[in-house]
Amino acid sequence: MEEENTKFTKEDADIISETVEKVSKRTLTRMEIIAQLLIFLAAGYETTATTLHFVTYILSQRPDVQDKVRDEVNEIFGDKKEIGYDDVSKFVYMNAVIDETLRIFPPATRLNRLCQKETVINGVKFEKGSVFSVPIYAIHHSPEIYENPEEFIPERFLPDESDSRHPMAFLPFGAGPRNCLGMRFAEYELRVTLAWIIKKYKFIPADEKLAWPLELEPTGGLLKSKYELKCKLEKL
Ligand code: HEM
Repeated sequence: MEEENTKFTKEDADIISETVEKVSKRTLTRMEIIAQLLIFLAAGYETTATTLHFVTYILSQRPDVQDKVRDEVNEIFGDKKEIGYDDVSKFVYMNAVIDETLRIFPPATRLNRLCQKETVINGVKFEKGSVFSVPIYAIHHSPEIYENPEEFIPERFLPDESDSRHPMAFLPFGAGPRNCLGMRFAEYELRVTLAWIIKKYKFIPADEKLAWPLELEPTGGLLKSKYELKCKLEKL
């Protein structure tokens, strides 16, 4: 396609094009830039929004957890008008709440890997071209790894407990060289957004009560609740 070979000119070069040019001495074509931006939108929007959706619902159902998150936010945030990366990196309990949410509700429930060359693992031979499916949801809900896996227990992700767990026991962002490109951005975005909202509003349960564990949609795409997750907001 002619469009694919169109080089971005200096005038309309954006941040992605400029960065690639500096690093690789080559510019991206317009099509490549559009493809990258579409991937960012597709991979980055719904995943983060769904996670925030689950977190706010859980906080409305668990005022004890909500109060602890708010106390931590107020302690770190204080009266500041802005919240920066340094502030966000101080959150400990909020991190645990977000991680426990991503454990119970990982937006991507599985991921695949293609075997690039014949490989032997523990005496088992895998041919080139074999497809491996990593069952993220099943790992996150395994009672052998997480005691009472259906219970929401953020303390599992406080540093001491979390550090003693196998690194592959928690895979919401995948693993290895092709793990989620937007992981750090998503982590930051989730924490900053939650900090701003929880500082100003209280999450209250909506009138309808859903059974826990929540019923989920059997979907090939991202994990979703079968029923709308509602909560009310009260200004503090
Ligand atoms: C809570 C939010 C998010 C979750 C749970 C999530 C999860 C994932 C997972 C499981 C993968 C596959 C990783 C693997 O195969 O090992 C992935 C890949 C990817 N994600 Fe995310 N993601 C999130 C947010 C974002 C955001 C905000 C962006 C971009 C702004 C993004 C961009 C990408 C891209 C580009 C890939 C493909 C990486 C590659 O193939 O090399 N993600 N994500």
